[in-house]
Amino acid sequence: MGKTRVLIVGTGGIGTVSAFSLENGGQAEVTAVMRSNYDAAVKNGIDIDSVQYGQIKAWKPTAIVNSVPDVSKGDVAPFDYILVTTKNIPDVPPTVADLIAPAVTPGKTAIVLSQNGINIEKPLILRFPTNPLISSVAYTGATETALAKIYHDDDDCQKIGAFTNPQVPQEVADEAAKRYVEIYNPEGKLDVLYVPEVDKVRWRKIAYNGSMNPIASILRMDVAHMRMSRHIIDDLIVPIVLEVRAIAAANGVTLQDDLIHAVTHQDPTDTGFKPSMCQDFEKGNLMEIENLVGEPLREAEKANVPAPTLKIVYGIMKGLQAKIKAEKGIWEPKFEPGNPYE
Ligand SMILES: NC(=O)C1=CN([C@@H]2O[C@H](COP(=O)(O)OP(=O)(O)OC[C@H]3O[C@@H](n4cnc5c(N)ncnc54)[C@H](OP(=O)(O)O)[C@@H]3O)[C@@H](O)[C@H]2O)C=CC1
Ligand SMILES: CC(C)(CO)C(=O)C(=O)O
Repeated sequence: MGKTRVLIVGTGGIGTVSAFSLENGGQAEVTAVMRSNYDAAVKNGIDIDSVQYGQIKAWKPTAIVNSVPDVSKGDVAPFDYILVTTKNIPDVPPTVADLIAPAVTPGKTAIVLSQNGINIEKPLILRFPTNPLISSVAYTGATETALAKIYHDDDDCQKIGAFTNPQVPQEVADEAAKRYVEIYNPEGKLDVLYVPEVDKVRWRKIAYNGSMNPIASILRMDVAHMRMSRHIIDDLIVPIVLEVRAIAAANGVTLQDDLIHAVTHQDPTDTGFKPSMCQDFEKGNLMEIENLVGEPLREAEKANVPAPTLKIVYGIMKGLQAKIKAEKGIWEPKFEPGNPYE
């Protein structure tokens, strides 16, 4: 049997650690799509300073490419899996669906979304109705500190299971998710596990990412400092966690009683850890606000669940994102037709 063909789209922090873990397992051959780090990786390879794998120097996956391969042309073999590890920013093109479309073989390629947020699978269900969709909820810590230089500071940890894609039989999707875990973690040494109830895990994680990520970004503060202020935790973080818990309940997902403690005590207090959204904000990058804050809020509104804190935080995040878009020249600050505040 040949190796399983995996295309990784978005080879930054999480994508690089996944590329390395997959190739290290010996059962996958990875084609990594790289963008700003492409030249550096092709010339000098990728350096990974890893808490788990040690100092990896000048590493290269099986193939490095600078655009998503078009499998319809027939000169590239189809991919068994596409792992998406871009930041998910649907408010700025290309969307994930548009980005990966050339490499998706209908009815064959399983698409693994290793991205934060809820409802990230929704646009892909519409676009790829015959492909298994897989949810990877990642707790891995990894950052690209310079081009093709990765700092991997928390062990690779993922909970993986199938999303529901109505036209794909659930057993086919489940099997694709189990097989992905097998090739990723063939010796069972990694904390990368198949979890049938992965939707619950994703909701639980959004309690952290929907609260800590935007509040740290607004305050430009690390989590330890936030925890030193009871106002920040009691008046901002805990209300959002409770709102997310109620929204999850309205979606049929019960989150355990330890949720508040888990969110408020997740990170060590001696490292100055800042959630990924805050790191993006400080770098002047666009932020993943729609699936981390916007979608929980929209689910609240659909289910008539009060979510006043999320609503205020979403408004502030939209304002911050608009400023970043203006700075990048992708949003022209002008009154749209129909704006009543002109
Ligand atoms: N980092 C972490 O520790 C954790 C991250 N996550 C989640 O994992 C996902 C990935 O995060 P992370 O690894 O930090 O992100 P990074 O910003 O480190 O990496 C994203 C990569 O995707 C590339 N990319 C983005 N858009 C495109 C495009 N259109 N075409 C080609 N390449 C593209 C970026 O290229 P370029 O640099 O050129 O923009 C970059 O290399 C996110 O959803 C995040 O929330 C979850 C848990 C922990
Ligand atoms: C907290 C972390 C690193 C996952 O555990 C994360 O999801 C983020 O920073 O967005």
